[in-house]
Amino acid sequence: MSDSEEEIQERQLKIVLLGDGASGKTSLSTRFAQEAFGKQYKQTIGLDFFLKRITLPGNLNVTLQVWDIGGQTIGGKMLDKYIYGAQIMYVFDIVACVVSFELFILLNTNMLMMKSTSEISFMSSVLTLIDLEHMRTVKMEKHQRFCQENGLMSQFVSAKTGDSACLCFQRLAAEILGIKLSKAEMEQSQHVVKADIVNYSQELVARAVNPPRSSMCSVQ
Ligand SMILES: Nc1nc2c(ncn2[C@@H]2O[C@H](COP(=O)(O)OP(=O)(O)OP(=O)(O)O)[C@@H](O)[C@H]2O)c(=O)[nH]1
Repeated sequence: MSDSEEEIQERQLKIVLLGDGASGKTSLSTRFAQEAFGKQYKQTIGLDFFLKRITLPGNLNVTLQVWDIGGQTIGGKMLDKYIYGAQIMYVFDIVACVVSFELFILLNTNMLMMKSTSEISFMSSVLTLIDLEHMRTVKMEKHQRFCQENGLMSQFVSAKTGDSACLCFQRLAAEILGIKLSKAEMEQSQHVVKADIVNYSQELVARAVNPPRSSMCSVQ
């Protein structure tokens, strides 16, 4: 049987993104499903859905149903309905992560109580906004340790640059379905990160070439 004649299998997975408000859930979902990014923050009221089909090794087509739960909805009564039968991806951002870790503990306690009835799995945690390195309040190692302690897959992403945004869903889907991705397969789904081109005005260039005399006084 040739490759093209191989049987194509279809699966569907429900992935729920949970995290603090403005931690980057919608941006990550949009980057993954629509390959787009918006700088403007628009709070998610309730929840949003995204659908994307990916192909995993072994000719396996997987449709990912991504449920983007608004940060304000986490304490709400509907949460147990939303997370029913889902794989949970926790979303923290490197800027406000310290606060979010506390949120996680609270969430985890609530969700463990729901777990017996809701058939949910805690699979993965992503640290978002990694392009904002200069504003970081948490070390990568702290997130990795946190994930190890809680049995979660640790991933670092940026919806802005696209860095690892698709890969984090691909890795999660593979893990859920018990598929091991090779290094080459992971690299293939890795987005090429492009840096912004800064368009310095002529004036700035001129100032750099002929810097103005310093007007600073020094008292000796
Ligand atoms: N620099 C940078 N900004 C990001 C990134 N991801 C999200 N943002 C910005 O962070 C803000 C919040 O992002 P959202 O994706 O709306 O956050 P959210 O978690 O969905 O927020 P809620 O709807 O309140 O739950 C927006 O202004 C985004 O443009 C990123 O990777 N890098």
